Amino acid sequence: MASNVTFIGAGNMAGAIMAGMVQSGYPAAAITATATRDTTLQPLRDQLGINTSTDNHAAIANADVVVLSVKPQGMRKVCESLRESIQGTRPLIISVAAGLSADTLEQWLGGDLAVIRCMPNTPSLVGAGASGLFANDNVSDAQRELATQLMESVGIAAWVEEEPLIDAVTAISGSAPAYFFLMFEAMEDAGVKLGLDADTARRLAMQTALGAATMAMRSDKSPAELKRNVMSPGGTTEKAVAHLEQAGLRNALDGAMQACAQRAREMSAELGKDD
Ligand SMILES: NC(=O)C1=CN([C@@H]2O[C@H](COP(=O)(O)OP(=O)(O)OC[C@H]3O[C@@H](n4cnc5c(N)ncnc54)[C@H](O)[C@@H]3O)[C@@H](O)[C@H]2O)C=CC1
Ligand SMILES: O=C(O)[C@@H]1CCC=N1
Repeated sequence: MASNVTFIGAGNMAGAIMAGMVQSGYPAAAITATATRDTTLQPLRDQLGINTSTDNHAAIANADVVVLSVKPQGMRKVCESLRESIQGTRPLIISVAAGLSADTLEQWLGGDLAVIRCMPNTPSLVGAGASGLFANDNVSDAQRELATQLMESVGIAAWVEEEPLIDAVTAISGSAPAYFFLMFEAMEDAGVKLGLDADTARRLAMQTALGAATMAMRSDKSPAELKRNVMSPGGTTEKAVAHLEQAGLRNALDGAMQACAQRAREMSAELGKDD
């Protein structure tokens, strides 16, 4: 029988994971989601057929897994309010929050709990998510396996054995869909400047990204080699790639990912401190 999974905080990220789970065949009856207002929950009931509640305590009563998916800034209040119920039933805790350590979450929830930190991304919505996972010492092998199954139902999952690497995962996949969406915006604008209509420019840019990613994932060749294969000597791509290199694309991505991981560390210091 499928494990009962309750999502506390049915926003963008939890909504994407739940939709991906249902599409992949996870029984909707085993999924429960909560939010502060029922207006947030109604579309999830209507579209996914999952259980919903505005009562966090009632929603976790039969949960094998509790996924904490509120904003990091609201997490302490939510954890402390759930402490008694969680200590009573001791479900596996999975947090998707950026910048909140497993120790901090465990402490807010009353201690001695199996806590997994998961850094997913929103393409989980379409079964193409990329998640990183870290387990504290209380997590059993069976619970690791369960978390792997849940996240692999919506994409790929990679375990890290050092918790700070979750910040690196945030930089390379958690936040990273936004880098590509930014590229789509920029490519569409540039395509329009070159005379294409906006819709055609957008569709061609997105399909090209999908094609490049699919091809790279299926190929034995490195991205560098695949890139060279597009670059005919003296041709058009050579000019475009040289421009991207001169304009500092590598440096820009390096800086963006460093800034992302740094912000996760800052959030950890800001939100995790005792006061
Ligand atoms: N959006 C993204 O791409 C990603 C987000 N995350 C993490 O996911 C978490 C949620 O982010 P989003 O989904 O973007 O935020 P969001 O604002 O869309 O969702 C948060 C949800 O929590 C609900 N909520 C707030 N207080 C609550 C309470 N006391 N009880 C029950 N529900 C409550 C809100 O109604 C809202 O629906 C964050 O911790 C973030 O770090 C992680 C990876 C990617
Ligand atoms: O921007 C954020 O803080 C969250 C975490 C990763 C993606 N969105």
